[in-house]
Amino acid sequence: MTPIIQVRELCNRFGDNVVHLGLDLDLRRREILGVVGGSGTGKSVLLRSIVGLHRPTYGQIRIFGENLLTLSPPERSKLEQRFGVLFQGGALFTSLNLQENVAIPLMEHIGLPRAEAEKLARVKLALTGLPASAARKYPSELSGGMVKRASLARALALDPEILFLDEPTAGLDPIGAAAFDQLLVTLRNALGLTVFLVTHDLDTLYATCDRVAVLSQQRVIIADTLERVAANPDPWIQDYFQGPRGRAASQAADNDRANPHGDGN
Ligand SMILES: Nc1ncnc2c1ncn2[C@@H]1O[C@H](COP(=O)(O)OP(=O)(O)OP(=O)(O)O)[C@@H](O)[C@H]1O
Repeated sequence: MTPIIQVRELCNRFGDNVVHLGLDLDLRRREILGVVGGSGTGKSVLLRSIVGLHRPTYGQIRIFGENLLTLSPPERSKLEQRFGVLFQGGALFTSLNLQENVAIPLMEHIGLPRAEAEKLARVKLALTGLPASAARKYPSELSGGMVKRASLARALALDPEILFLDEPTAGLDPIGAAAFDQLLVTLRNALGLTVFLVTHDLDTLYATCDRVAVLSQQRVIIADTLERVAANPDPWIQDYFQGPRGRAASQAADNDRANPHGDGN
């Protein structure tokens, strides 16, 4: 099956800083792909290149078979409606309540009148597990986990086929992070989403990802199942997956598989 996203020979350079050089990556339909790598290896730049917020120095990026870098502005805007992005920090407008925040893309991109857009926004907020009472609250009145859910609702506003997430569980407590991981898997299964997930969170990788891509040495050194990636002899991979946190996350995932309902039996 043709990958939904194909990145080929990507190069990104900022002055003397070569972040990507000959980077290749595929994203397959309906998978959750985790993207990991040391700090500064270019995970966010890769995400920004794919969603069109950063113009690469060189390379090809195909999304749904279309070459992102050669599309006209109207074609590109149409394509952009087929993916949703959740940035680090959520990036909600603090002066708008949640339903107004989620209604914005519905009014701007598909021209829904405000009342209709806010009604649909409330459905999207409910989809991410927020109570109806949250719709009229402002971001400052909510916990970090609720803000993440609201940001996810906004990313889902236009019924995207691909969801891009940059560190979605950063700043959440472990229980909030685990609930968010669960929500992500549920939404992927229910909506058939394809997910590109940049994360440092090993628990999230084990709980959600079908495949993991590792950025190192300016490219993707491996993109495969967690088991195969964790067994790769690369020193950074070994430090990351076989260090104390990696082993704890792997053990927790094994326990979850053995006892999926966590009822202690
Ligand atoms: N607009 C920019 N101008 C100059 N350099 C940039 C720009 N954006 C990113 N960089 C550089 O590109 C490199 C990769 O940055 P990026 O934010 O993608 O890393 P990352 O892997 O996401 O890191 P982290 O895990 O710490 O978030 C860094 O060295 C960063 O300083």
